[in-house]
Amino acid sequence: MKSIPVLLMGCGGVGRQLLEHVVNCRALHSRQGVVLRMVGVCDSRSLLVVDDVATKGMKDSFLMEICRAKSSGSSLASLLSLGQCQIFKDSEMMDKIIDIAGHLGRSTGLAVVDCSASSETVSILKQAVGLGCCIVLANKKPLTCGIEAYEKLISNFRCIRFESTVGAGLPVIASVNRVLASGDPIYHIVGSLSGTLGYVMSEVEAGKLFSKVVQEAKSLGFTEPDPRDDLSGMDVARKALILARLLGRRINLNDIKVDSLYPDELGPNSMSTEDFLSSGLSSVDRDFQEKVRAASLKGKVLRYVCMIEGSRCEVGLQELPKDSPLGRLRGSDNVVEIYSRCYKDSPLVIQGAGAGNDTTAAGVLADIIDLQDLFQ
Ligand SMILES: NC(=O)C1=CN([C@@H]2O[C@H](COP(=O)(O)OP(=O)(O)OC[C@H]3O[C@@H](n4cnc5c(N)ncnc54)[C@H](OP(=O)(O)O)[C@@H]3O)[C@@H](O)[C@H]2O)C=CC1
Ligand SMILES: N[C@@H](CC=O)C(=O)O
Repeated sequence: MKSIPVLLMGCGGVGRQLLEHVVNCRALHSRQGVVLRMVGVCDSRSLLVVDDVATKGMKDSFLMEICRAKSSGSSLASLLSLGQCQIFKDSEMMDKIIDIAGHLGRSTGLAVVDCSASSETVSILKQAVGLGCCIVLANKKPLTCGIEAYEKLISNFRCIRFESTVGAGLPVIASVNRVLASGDPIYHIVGSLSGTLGYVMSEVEAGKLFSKVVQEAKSLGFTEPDPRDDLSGMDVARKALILARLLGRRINLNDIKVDSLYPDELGPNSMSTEDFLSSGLSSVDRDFQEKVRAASLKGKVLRYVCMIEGSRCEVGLQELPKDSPLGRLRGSDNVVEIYSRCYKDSPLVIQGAGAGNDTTAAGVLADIIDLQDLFQ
């Protein structure tokens, strides 16, 4: 039986769902000859680690306790009384992760999985790569900071997976990689890559208020922790950057043209996420309803579109025919069209659920399992 030691960073919506999938897939993985050994789990404040990372893993009952504690708002520290783990807090936490990465990276191997929404994990991930670990990301931020950090993270391409960063569980990254690996040059990618914005557009078209559907998208697990990351277009811009960099473009986030759906005065420098959701957001309702109505009078719908072509990389709101591939999208579905030499007149199209904890965590789990040949 192959054993994959895993250290999880982030146990919010996606991280907890990943732990549940790991537990629920035990029998399946066992039939496939692979077992995931959870050696550590951390959130923004503390890290729980098994007492012997070389041989032990957290019991499934303990993983479920982590999910229960975190979804009820309790801290990881509250689980220490269950006696299965050691705890490391704040600055000790980073040092301990690096210590484990150093210990396991060159022996059993270790998959460091980033289900946080933080840019602070990039330093741990870079060091983990240097220490011979594999990394799996749902978090887009490490891949969308400076180009040097990106190049370090992908420097051992066999050891990194990041399928869930674009299109959640949809096989977008895998498809782009396969097309490129076959020598087929990709000329153009166009798509609707935000589950949140897709949901918002189609629900506002159906007559609901913008502010209400943004709240709904948040409670359905589609949005980023701060929904302004979605509404500003930055989350789509990060996805566009990940795709553009895969195509070999050495560009940065600020090279991408981005349209925001809310004015600057509602931004993170002016108000908290809570104030934005409870009062700021509703001030956009009228303006947005007007845009949707104006498009509808022309027989069109609004879609937030990502476009990569040559040196151009843009994301923004467009009025599109209702019966176009993007116009027909409903709810949180994403669609990506890839145009290359082989897929010239008829593009390679990937479509389906593009956000949500379940599908995202499933994508992360599939990525971890995909690394199994690198483990003993
Ligand atoms: N939801 C979706 O549909 C999709 C999400 N993703 C990505 O998945 C990631 C997770 O999203 P989601 O679960 O909704 O986010 P949440 O906000 O629910 O959870 C984030 C978790 O990360 C933890 N965290 C924050 N900073 C750090 C840090 N420095 N080190 C370790 N852990 C940290 C938080 O800790 P604490 O609990 O202490 O706050 C929390 O447990 C995001 O990057 C998102 O973009 C990708 C594709 C789709
Ligand atoms: N907030 C994102 C989640 C997936 O990346 C979205 O809405 O698409």
